[in-house]
Amino acid sequence: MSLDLTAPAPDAPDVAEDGVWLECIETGETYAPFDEIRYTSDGGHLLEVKYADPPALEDFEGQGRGVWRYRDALPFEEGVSLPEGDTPLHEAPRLREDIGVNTLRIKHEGMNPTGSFKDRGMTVGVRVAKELGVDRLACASTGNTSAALAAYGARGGMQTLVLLPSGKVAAGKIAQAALHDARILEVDGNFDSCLDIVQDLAERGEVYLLNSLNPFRLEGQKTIGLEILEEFRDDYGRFPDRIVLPVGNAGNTAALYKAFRELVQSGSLDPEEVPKLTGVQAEGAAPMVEAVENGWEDTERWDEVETRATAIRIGNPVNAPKALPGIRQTNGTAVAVSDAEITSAQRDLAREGIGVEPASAASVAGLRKLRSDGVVDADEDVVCLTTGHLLKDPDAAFEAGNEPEPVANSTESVLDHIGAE
Ligand SMILES: Cc1ncc(COP(=O)(O)O)c(C=O)c1O
Ligand SMILES: N[C@@H](CCOP(=O)(O)O)C(=O)O
Repeated sequence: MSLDLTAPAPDAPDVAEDGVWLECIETGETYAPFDEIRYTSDGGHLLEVKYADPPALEDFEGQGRGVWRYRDALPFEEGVSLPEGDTPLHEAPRLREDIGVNTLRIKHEGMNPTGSFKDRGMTVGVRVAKELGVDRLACASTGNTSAALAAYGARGGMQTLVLLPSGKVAAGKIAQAALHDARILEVDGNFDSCLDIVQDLAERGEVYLLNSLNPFRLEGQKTIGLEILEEFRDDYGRFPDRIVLPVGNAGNTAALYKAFRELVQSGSLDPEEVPKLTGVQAEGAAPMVEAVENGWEDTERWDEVETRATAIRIGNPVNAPKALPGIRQTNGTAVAVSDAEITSAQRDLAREGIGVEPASAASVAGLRKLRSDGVVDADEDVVCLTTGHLLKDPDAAFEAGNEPEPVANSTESVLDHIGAE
């Protein structure tokens, strides 16, 4: 099957353009990449972008920094860029010691131009939209996708329409979409029903859909995995044993797995060296965890979802059929954490100087839980992905952090207040 970790590089079909084509993950049917607008196969299954000759890790050397360093693994040489990628791989020594693993690095995707990993997908997705000649871009969003779409759409000179679950999107994200000139529709429903509507609009030809159902988005997000492997190998001379990441619509899990499969195809990564993909969800929105625990091939939709980590308040992860094989074939796992555990991990990261929004902290909360349950071993080298910046959700930061203390307007009062001698 095409999603096997050890599947060989495919031969280019007749429909390929410059060695690139779209392929159905279930049936292997192939489609020309840019002849028509297409998000799924004729049978309604997920599509992947395929390359006749995936590059090796060594091929990226000397190619600059950021997402477009990896242009040989992308459908274009350059995109609509702000620019994005090249995010820090922080050390977190106190957390590492406290959780008890050999190595802990934090890949902070909150340091992208709009403050989340979505920028990596949009630089490619908006470039494809230009190729297809569309003018109205749209997405459903728990916030970050809409912020990124609005910014990259503005950069590309295109109209943007975003559908948000009313009352469930953090303030910073709505502010971004508003200022970057998106038309914002607040829907009386959850993220999954917003996505249903955007899919309907896209099928009617009203908008070009730029959620992660769009296979080109995931090409950009694939570069997270490539950056982690390059940076980790440069620092330690080996690859990490495990990558722990928050899971919502499961796009990143699918994208990282695709990055690793392509490196295996190129011969630059041994299947044994592929990091274990380990997904973390909030207890109130954990259909992927349920599917992993039950050995299912797809998730069952959760109609009721709730968590303070609003970015991952998702009950119907559209990329599950791509992401579940990724978790299984890399010997990874998935775990659910409580909102209290997420908040505590957000504080832990902040005390290492790393400011993240709640969903991002789920990765660290999940690692802590899996380590204390003995699923993660003490000798493991682990990278946790933190997906969005602290300022995305100021309310959550206020709740998790210290209370401001009122004090009178004099040095004496301040000295008195802080208990100075
Ligand atoms: C901050 C943040 N973290 C994690 C996720 C989940 O990522 P994915 O949908 O790729 O699983 C999202 C959005 O879905 C997000 O906005
Ligand atoms: N957290 C996401 C949810 C949508 O995910 P997508 O990757 O499918 O666009 C958001 O920020 O909206």
